[in-house]
Amino acid sequence: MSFLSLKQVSRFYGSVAAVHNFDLGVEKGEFISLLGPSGCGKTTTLQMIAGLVRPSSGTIMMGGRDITYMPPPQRQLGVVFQSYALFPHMTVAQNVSFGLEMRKVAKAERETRIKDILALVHLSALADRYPREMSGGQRQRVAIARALVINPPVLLLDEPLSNLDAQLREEMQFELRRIQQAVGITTIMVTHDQAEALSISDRVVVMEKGKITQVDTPYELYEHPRNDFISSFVGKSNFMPATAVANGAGTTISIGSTDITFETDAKTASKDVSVFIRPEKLRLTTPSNGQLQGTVTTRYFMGSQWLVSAATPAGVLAVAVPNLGAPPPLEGENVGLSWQHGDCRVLAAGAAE
Ligand SMILES: Nc1ncnc2c1ncn2[C@@H]1O[C@H](COP(=O)(O)OP(=O)(O)OP(=O)(O)O)[C@@H](O)[C@H]1O
Repeated sequence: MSFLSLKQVSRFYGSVAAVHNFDLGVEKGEFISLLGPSGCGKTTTLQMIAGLVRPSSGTIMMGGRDITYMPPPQRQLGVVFQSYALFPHMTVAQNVSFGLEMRKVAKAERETRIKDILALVHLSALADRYPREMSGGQRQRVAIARALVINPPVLLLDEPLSNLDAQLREEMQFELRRIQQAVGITTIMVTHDQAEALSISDRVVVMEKGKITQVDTPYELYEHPRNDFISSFVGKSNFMPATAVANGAGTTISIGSTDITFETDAKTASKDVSVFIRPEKLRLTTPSNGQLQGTVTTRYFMGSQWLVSAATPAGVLAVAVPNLGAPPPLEGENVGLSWQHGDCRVLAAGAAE
């Protein structure tokens, strides 16, 4: 049995289901991200785990106990919000100490735990500073230290990095993962940033309109998205309209109005499909017959790679070209586009495979 499990958990506001029949088992020490567009029910799910919102139905279990309606203080969870919510009139050490004092932890033990946790988040030198004297990243570290110092069974993070600028945000993602792994704490993070979810989670829960659409490792989610919503939400992707015709062992795919066909062993019940392929899996070549061809429309230099768009009979396709020396063809030039058939996914448009 999982350490934390949600079974058929729903939350209705009037007739609107903010979360509907949510089923998830989280193992001890796992880092799970809840990912999805605004309004998909991520925060409501987190708040039900925290005890701040009552489920309309379903069960939440933690460590073998039913906590569905347990008041938040009894759950003893660590929670970090995007606003940090530090006490402005208290120093870093006092902010971190607060939860221990509330729990009547003896002074000597308090001091040891504060020292250890500040060392873990690399803030030992700033123990006597006030929040206003610190950067956003440092304040976020204090919020994490304050949540962890009580040794909670689960850490809940609600968009913890969204107030940080892009570079600091990326740095803090890896810091968060380092700290989580050092403590080995079961963690659930809400985010709408797919890059953040992919880079630091063990598994990602993708949500859409209150429901789970896929739960997978970051790699599986990126490589094998179950439908076109997920493939376009997680990373960049190209879709080519196509038709699928069963041919015994496999399927023949014909791309749009082109004469490009290929065989795949993917099974699909649908005749009208989308061929989905990531930009980094497409190659630009010298055009040749029997190949999809197009004209370069834009070319952006991104540092580690070029992002090239090519107008083809199957639509405008994005191609990521690694910056390995020679720049890609110029705007207006004709190109061929090639790919390994194994890198394509054949999806019934708008539906799970
Ligand atoms: N207290 C409430 N009363 C009525 N409707 C609510 C309430 N809280 C949330 N909702 C609705 O429930 C749905 C899910 O909201 P929720 O905040 O969980 O989404 P979210 O995925 O966290 O979105 P965001 O990324 O914008 O924070 C939304 O349609 C929202 O309007």
